Amino acid sequence: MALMSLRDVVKHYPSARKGGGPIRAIDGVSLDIEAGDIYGIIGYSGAGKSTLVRLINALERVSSGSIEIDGTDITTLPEPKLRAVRGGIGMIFQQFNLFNSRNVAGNVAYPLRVAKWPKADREQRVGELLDWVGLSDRARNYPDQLSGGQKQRVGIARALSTKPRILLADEATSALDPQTTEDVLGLLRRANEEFGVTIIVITHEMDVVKSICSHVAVMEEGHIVERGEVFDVFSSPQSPATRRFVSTVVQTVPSAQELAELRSRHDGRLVSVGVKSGETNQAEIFRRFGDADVDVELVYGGITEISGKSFGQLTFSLSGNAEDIDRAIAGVREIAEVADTERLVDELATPDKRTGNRIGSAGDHPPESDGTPGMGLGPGAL
Ligand SMILES: Nc1ncnc2c1ncn2[C@@H]1O[C@H](COP(=O)(O)OP(=O)(O)OP(=O)(O)O)[C@@H](O)[C@H]1O
Repeated sequence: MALMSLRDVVKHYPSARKGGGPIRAIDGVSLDIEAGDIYGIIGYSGAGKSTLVRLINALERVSSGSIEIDGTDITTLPEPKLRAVRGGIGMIFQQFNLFNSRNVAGNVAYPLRVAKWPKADREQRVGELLDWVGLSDRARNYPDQLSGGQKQRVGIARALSTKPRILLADEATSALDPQTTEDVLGLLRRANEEFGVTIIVITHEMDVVKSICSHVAVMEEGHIVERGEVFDVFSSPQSPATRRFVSTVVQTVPSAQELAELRSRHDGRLVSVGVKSGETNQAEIFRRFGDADVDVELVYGGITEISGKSFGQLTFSLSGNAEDIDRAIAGVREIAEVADTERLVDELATPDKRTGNRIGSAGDHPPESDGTPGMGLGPGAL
């Protein structure tokens, strides 16, 4: 049985406009999260992520549907019992939400006080956790004496203090620089491995998903449009939204500008072929193109590794008789995914229809790559 199960969850709010229909912030979400998962929930601004967080930690009630945690439907629990449920879910936030009037030790001890742990046990637990997050020497400092990364370490120690089974990380690294983000994500990974805590990562950054998540669900307009193991979703994204998210961290198809350069240098039809380690026989792809009697040239390629497995796209320029090219593509399609390169590039360049943004929220910093993805072999490299 899944540790957390959402079934047909709907949350609507009254419209801000007089006479307007309700806003369906969450519109029929079903999701199973297994114990031990690091589950990423990613979406553009307005997709419904924050609303989902408030429903999962029972700060708001669903309009319909159910949310079961460990077999208990929290949507029907009375308030006093909900407090116990909330105690089993640690939260970390984008803006850390530390008490500025309490020092580091006081912040970490706070949930233990609320849970009425005896003083000696509290002190021991705080000591253990500060040691674990590497801030033992900062116990008496106040939050405004700490860097953002240190504040988030305190946030993580506080969230783990009562030994919750679930940790909900709401845009926990969005205010941090890339190096500090890596450190904080490393700490979350360790929490998962060492304490077995199940982590739900709410984010608009695909880098975060790529770095630590085992599973991911992509949200758009209150729905989950795609979900699965991170490797599967990254290597075969099905929806345009997912393709655009994946393209922020993995450049396996050329950019619009690179495509224009490719077009100026190659007359042939451009197709991109998906390849996956253990599944695609690259030699067979070349053989099938060759058998169809077309001239084939590899003009662009990007291969990326995730979860110890690699995937990518190889872009070919195919020249010759149109019928032979169609036959060549049909042959390769039997063993791999083949897409028209121009269509893929157009799709990635299409702005998000609601926000006009290419990716992320208004005011987000631009998507950054961690420098490792793909080989991004641009035109001219091959
Ligand atoms: N309390 C509320 N009252 C009315 N509408 C709301 C309320 N909370 C959220 N919404 C609407 O629900 C939709 C989803 O909002 P939500 O904040 O959950 O999205 P999000 O994915 O978290 O976006 P962001 O990343 O910008 O925070 C939006 O259209 C939003 O305007």
